[in-house]
Formats: sequence, structure tokens, C-alpha cells
Amino acid sequence: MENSNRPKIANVYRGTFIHSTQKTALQILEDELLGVDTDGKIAFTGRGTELVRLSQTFGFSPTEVIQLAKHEFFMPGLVDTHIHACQYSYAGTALDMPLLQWLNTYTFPVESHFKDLQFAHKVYSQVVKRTLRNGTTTACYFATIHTDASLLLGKIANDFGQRAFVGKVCMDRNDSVKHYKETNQESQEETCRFIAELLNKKYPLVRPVVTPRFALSCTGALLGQLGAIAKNNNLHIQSHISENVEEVNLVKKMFPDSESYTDVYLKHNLLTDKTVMAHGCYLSDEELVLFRETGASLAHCPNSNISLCSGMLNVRNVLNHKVKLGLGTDVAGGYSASMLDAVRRALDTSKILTIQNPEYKTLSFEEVFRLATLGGSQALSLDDQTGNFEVGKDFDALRVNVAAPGGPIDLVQCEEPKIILEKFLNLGDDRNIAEVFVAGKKVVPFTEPTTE
Ligand SMILES: Nc1nc2[nH]cnc2c(=O)[nH]1
Ligand SMILES: [Zn+2]
Repeated sequence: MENSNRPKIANVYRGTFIHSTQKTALQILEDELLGVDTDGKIAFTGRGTELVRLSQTFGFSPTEVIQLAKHEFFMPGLVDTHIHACQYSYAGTALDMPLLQWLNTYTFPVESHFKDLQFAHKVYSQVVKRTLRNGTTTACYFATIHTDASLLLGKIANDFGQRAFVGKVCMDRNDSVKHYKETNQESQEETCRFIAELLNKKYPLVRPVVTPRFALSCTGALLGQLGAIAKNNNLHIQSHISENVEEVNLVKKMFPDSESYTDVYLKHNLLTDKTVMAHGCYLSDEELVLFRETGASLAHCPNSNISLCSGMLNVRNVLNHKVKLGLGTDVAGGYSASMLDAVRRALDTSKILTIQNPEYKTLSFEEVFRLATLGGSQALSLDDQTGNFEVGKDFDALRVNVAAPGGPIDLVQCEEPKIILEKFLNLGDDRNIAEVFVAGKKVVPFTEPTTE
């Protein structure tokens, strides 16, 4: 093969790589080599013993190879499939009410403040930095109804190098906080302006996502219009579904012509293979079949489901229905912005389901690791670009040091990689995440922007 057509190699790493594939939840590659090209894509992988051959084939010097230490490994970046960037301002508080009362009492009043761009800049910089430091290389964000603040979130994600979907929230119905809603016309026009202006920025990793808040916040007319906007622009869609019993019952009342909550979205062309719906705790098997048939996915948000006493998603049943599934923090219904917390809460929820029904097959940590990485990329239809270390994908990765000095993990002896991963997932935090890469670029520790 001609060398001249090959992309130039920017960096080569050697050490332990842990990731998931379609076939196996956990693949551990020890003494592996991985080359990243100047476009940030994985150019090759191979055994450490193949160094000389690979260096000749790909034109790099073996002396430039970056060697991981004994307690270090690379894993794919974490994918947060559902997070409200604006709600980061009160994360860790206000968890004493069920969903609908929580929205009216805390959420809508706080979100209305994002008309103020200075406030938005402060909160959005904080949430992007906090999530990146905790290993979220891809985030699917809800902003608020404010177009300019939502565009600012896109700019901040781009500036810090995070891969992101950003949604300007749409809601033309709100009976409790009357000033926090749009007219139907505003919602449509501002959504179109948001999409056009964000696409116009040509940020390489940041994309708009059509975001009806949920069925209760939107008229049927708006839902249909947003379905059409998504279709005409070939865009992703995000919303909430079947999170809480009171919500499900109200949806039934408000949309009497629909057979189910899922049918409401289906009828308005909002269930596509680029749709991600958060929660889904109360979906019937028939509704899961509709998800499977349309290619729509679910974001499992276990911290939020427990914190707001909403319910528990039966992940095993979702997986058995072959519905795409990722994990989400759902800040601030979920109090933690860290995907490591989402991993732990997903395991906890699964164990509670097993306590309730010993027949329930508990999720393994390997399965939840896959949901947090490859699963999330599939849920966002990004698995051709990210999610694991297959050649041709972007290098989105965490360099994890389980023995970081001053960190939360004590190692008594030299442990095998699987044990080290399990310790990191259960006990680790950002002190163990030495470096974060998105599309080959090191984004943690932060180097830019220099402001703030
Ligand atoms: N958890 C959660 N559920 C919602 N349903 C509609 N809006 C929201 C929200 O902001 N958070
Ligand atoms: Zn949410």
C-alpha cells in the first residue's frame, strides 16, 4: 500500500486499552498500540510486539510512543445522553418533590433566568468544565427556551472541545409559571433561528437537537411542527417520556386520541432513529416495540429516577426488546453531573429490581460500562464516530490512573485490568482522570480558552 495516501500520525499510545464492542461488553487489550492521526481519528491498533512493523507502515518513530504507567489505562469517553445544562445552577438541591411539582417550584423559575446572558455564561462554562473533567466527552444538552443563551452553550462546548448536542427548549404550554413559555409561533421561529445560527457557526463537534420539552409542555400543533422541522433539516430530537405516573396519566387525559405516551410522539413524527427520549420507566412492551421499530432510543437516568421518586427503568427488558439505550445524568433531577455516578446508580437500580424480584437478571458492571460508552454513542446515532476504539472512529478517550496520588482509590497489590476498571467505576472520580481526549485533542487538563 502507498504510504502517501495515509493520514499523518499525530500520536501513538502504548498500554492497556479497555472498551466494549457490539459482541463483548468488555474487551481488555494489554500492551496494545493505538495511533491517532492528525484528524483525530484512530489510524491503527495493534499489539505492542508489532511496534517496528507498525512504525514503518504508518511512518512514526518508536521513540515518540507515549507509554502508559502500570496503573493506567485508556477507556472510551463517557457519553451523557441527557443533561439539562441550565439546571446545573441548582444541582445537589431541591430534591424533595415529585416531578411536576419540582418543575413548577424549582425548575421553571430557575430556567427563566437564562434570559440573562451573563448568568448563562457563568453556569454553562461551569457545567461544560465539570462534565469534561469527569470524563463526559459527549453530552446531549437541554438548554432553556432562550435562543441566544442556547447558542452560547454551543459556543462554550465548542471552545472547550466537548462533543455536544444542544437543544433550545420548546414549550408553548405552561399553566404554572406563565412567563416561562413561548407562543406557538415564537417556538417555531426561534427553533429555526437557533438551528440556522448554530449550523452557521460550523463548530465541528456541536450540533443542534430539536427539543420539545415533553408532551405536557407542548400543544399537539407544536409537537407536529417540531417533528416537521427535524425531518426537513435531518436533525436529532430529544424529549422526555413516561417518567412519572402522574405525568403519564395527564398525558393520557391531554391526548385522548393517542393510544399511549409513545403514540403521542409517534403521531407527531417525533420518533425517528435520531430520537433520544429520557426515562421511559413506565413504557409498555408494545411501546418498546415502537421504539425498536422506529430506531428511537432511551436515556436511562437512574439518579433522577430515584431522587424525584419517579420510578425504576427495567433495563433488562429494554435490552431484550433491542431498543438502543444510553445513560444520562439528567442534572438537576439527578444531583450529580458525573457519568460515574450514573454508572453506580444504574447498578444500584438494577440490584433493587433484583431484590424485588430474584428472577430479575442484575446488570453486570461490564454491561453498564458498555451503556455508558458504546451504548450512549448508539443511542445518539454517533456510533460510526465514537463509543469505542475501532479504527476509523474519533479518538474520544479517558486516560485513567487508578493509583493517582491523593485520589480516592487505594491499591494493595498489583491488580489485573478488569479489577482496576471495576474499582475505578465504583470508587473513582475526576482525580483518577488524568487526561481527556475528544477527536484526538487533549481537552483536560484545560488549556483554552484562557478566559475564566
Ligand atoms: N427530569 C426532568 N423531567 C422533565 N420533564 C419535563 N421537563 C423535565 C426536566 O427538566 N427534568
Ligand atoms: Zn430531563
